[in-house]
Amino acid sequence: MSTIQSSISKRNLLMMRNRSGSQGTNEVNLALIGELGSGKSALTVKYITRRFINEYDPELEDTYSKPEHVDNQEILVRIMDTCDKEGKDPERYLKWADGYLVIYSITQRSSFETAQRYLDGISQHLRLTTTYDAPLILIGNKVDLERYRTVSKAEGSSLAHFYNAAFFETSAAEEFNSVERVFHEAIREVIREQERYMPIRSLYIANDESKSGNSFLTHIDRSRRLRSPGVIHHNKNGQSSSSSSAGKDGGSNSRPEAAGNNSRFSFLKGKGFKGIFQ
Ligand SMILES: Nc1nc2c(ncn2[C@@H]2O[C@H](COP(=O)(O)OP(=O)(O)OP(=O)(O)O)[C@@H](O)[C@H]2O)c(=O)[nH]1
Repeated sequence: MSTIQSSISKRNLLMMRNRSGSQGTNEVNLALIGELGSGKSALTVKYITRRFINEYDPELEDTYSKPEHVDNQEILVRIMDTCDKEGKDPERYLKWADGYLVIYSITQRSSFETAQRYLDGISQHLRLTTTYDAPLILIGNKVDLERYRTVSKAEGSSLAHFYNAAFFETSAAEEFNSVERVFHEAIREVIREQERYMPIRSLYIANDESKSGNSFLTHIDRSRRLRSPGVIHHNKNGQSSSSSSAGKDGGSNSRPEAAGNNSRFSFLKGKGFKGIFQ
């Protein structure tokens, strides 16, 4: 088996372990990722307890679980409120999560830029390691602070579109329902993708067991996530344009390997993740 195939198998095993709980309940793991102070903990606590708490230990990284009922399905939701800092390996959540909620604050431009780097890195990670196209959800938080807004809704929406992510604006300080709606949409996205992925996984396993040598995986479209690897430039009106930094082909299907980048995790050391995944 090639390196990519064996990493997919490993991921499949992790996924199978995560898929259903002891009583057949679906399980969904969501990682909240974003710059310090963007509101990851506030959103997590709001969703779990319905309360807004002003101060959290910024060093704290924890995983919470909550039994949920979404679209007539019983689901056990696990939420990892991540805290990236030097020396911490992002694989702890990259491998664990079924869906990634990338948070920025609409009042803090740097958090929006950080969100873009996260979207970029996670997308590349997914393309290189798995056929499961884990949903990305971009969340602009702190909309209660509209008067301090520095990131327009159009910019958020266009960034999300670029990475094929769902997009929401919300506030951990406002009513519970709007926060709950975002989490429910994230859960739905994950369940949809899990359902889409299941037949692919079965076919892959069947193919692997037969050891036919004709890998079904070569036919899987792994290019869905990134429309075009590159940098998005935003103008003051919130419109965006992209400049590709990909290899020679430079097109939407170009993969990082094709650009001479053969390590699965080399993007963690790359420009995009400086100051985040170090
Ligand atoms: N007004 C307002 N304040 C918020 C909101 N979300 C978070 N905050 C505040 O912003 C600050 C940072 O929020 P946290 O939830 O700790 O942010 P974080 O992303 O978890 O930050 P780290 O734990 O440092 O990674 C806290 O003072 C929160 O009370 C929001 O929606 N509206």
